[in-house]
Amino acid sequence: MSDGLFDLPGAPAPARGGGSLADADHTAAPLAVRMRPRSLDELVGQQHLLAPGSPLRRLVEGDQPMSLLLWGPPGTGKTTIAAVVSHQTNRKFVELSAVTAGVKDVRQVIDGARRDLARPGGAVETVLFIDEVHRFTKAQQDALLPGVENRWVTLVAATTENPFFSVISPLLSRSLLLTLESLTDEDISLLLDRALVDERGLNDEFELAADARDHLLRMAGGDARRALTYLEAAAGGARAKRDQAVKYRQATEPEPTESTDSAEAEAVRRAVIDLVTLETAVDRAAVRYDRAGDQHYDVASALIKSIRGSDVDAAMHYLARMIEAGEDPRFIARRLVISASEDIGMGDPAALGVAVAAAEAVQLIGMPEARINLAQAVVALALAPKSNAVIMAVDAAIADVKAGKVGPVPPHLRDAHYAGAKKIGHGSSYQYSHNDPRGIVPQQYAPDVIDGTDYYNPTRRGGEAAYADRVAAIRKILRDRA
Ligand SMILES: Nc1ncnc2c1ncn2[C@@H]1O[C@H](COP(=O)(O)OP(=O)(O)OP(=O)(O)O)[C@@H](O)[C@H]1O
Repeated sequence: MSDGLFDLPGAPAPARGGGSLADADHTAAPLAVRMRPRSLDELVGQQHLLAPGSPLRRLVEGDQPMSLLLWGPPGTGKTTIAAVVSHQTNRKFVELSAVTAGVKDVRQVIDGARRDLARPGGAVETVLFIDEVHRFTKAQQDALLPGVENRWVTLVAATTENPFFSVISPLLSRSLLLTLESLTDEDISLLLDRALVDERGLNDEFELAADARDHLLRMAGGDARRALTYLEAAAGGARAKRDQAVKYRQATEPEPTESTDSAEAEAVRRAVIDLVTLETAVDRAAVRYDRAGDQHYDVASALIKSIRGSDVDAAMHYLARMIEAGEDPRFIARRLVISASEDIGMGDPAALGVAVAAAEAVQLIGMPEARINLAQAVVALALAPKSNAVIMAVDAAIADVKAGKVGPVPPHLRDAHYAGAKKIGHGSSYQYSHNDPRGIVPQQYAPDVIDGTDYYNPTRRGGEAAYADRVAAIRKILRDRA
């Protein structure tokens, strides 16, 4: 590993302990960082990426330099893979977080990497790791392209969001996309065992009770960093409890007997992490996580559920939490746009316009001002009449299509614009709606197999009541085909 890690002037500090394997040597580093795998063989799960001869192996073995795009849930090994690539190929590791870095930082790293390639003493190659690349704007992502195209850096970009929506296509097409999967309970359990005994970790000083382990696995939800952070917090709690107990015993029994002595020696050697200790410690650790934004899916879900529940105050609270946690405002806006159709829909069709406008305002204005646009959308959505009739309609129709209910398009609706179409009956008996004074003619539009099926079942809430009356009247005319 080179000495020059993070030595760029003004380079932003690595987030959450950073991806450098050198960090892992500090005993003060968090447990998750100390336990970071040093080679691909220490990686658990992700077996689909690790077969001999796989692109990732070839990259690490150094014979296939290429940029990587790693897509997967938090705490599944994206930073770890970047660090292993740099470590095993003796490349310098530079990390930028897309949350705090800008175009200037990207250019600075790329310029530094070019200089390093031309070092008189021998070229030093650079792995540039960009965490949360989806939070870069298009312009910021563009700034990465020259470095990638000219191979001045090996870019490893990580994202928790679908890169087909969040990463610019020139970057997508120039990188190898690897998808990481959530870790299973068995994977996480293995990592816990390793961390409990390993010298880099808890060095066999703790015992994890079975019920505490089960609870830990449930709370980790496939995120290794979360599991190890909670384990570390619980170990701290168990150590404090044990020390207190020893002190108390020493104070009340100044002359230890042989049996208390050996029991104490064992207790001192290995403190037990039980369920109560874990739960107390995790309450505190969870608050820290929240601030770091790692609970963002839970809080985002609570925001949407509060909007659905029309609790405008709770919704405002969760919005504030997301903003304070440094959540990407575009992520918040996208959630609001979905909610506008999923939960309000035809209850107030204008809600979709409000949400899309807020999303555009976020792009135009940026934070902190865009918080006001987001807040307006949250209020409008929370107070709007609620209907899920739209999502129910489309999902029911998709379920039928998937079940094979498709059937041919009725001949009178088929394309009549090409030569010979009329001859085979296409469009011949088609009736033009505008010729009817009602603007609607009794005519079949759906294929036979679903003709007469009501997919859209309006509620009578808010503006949808008028649509409910209208759809009933329309269906009556359409189906009166005597
Ligand atoms: N597949 C894995 N095998 C072994 N340890 C892992 C794995 N994934 C994560 N870890 C452990 O969890 C810690 C955090 O993982 P890492 O930083 O690689 O996650 P990440 O996918 O980059 O997460 P994020 O998206 O939150 O940045 C690592 O330091 C390591 O201790």
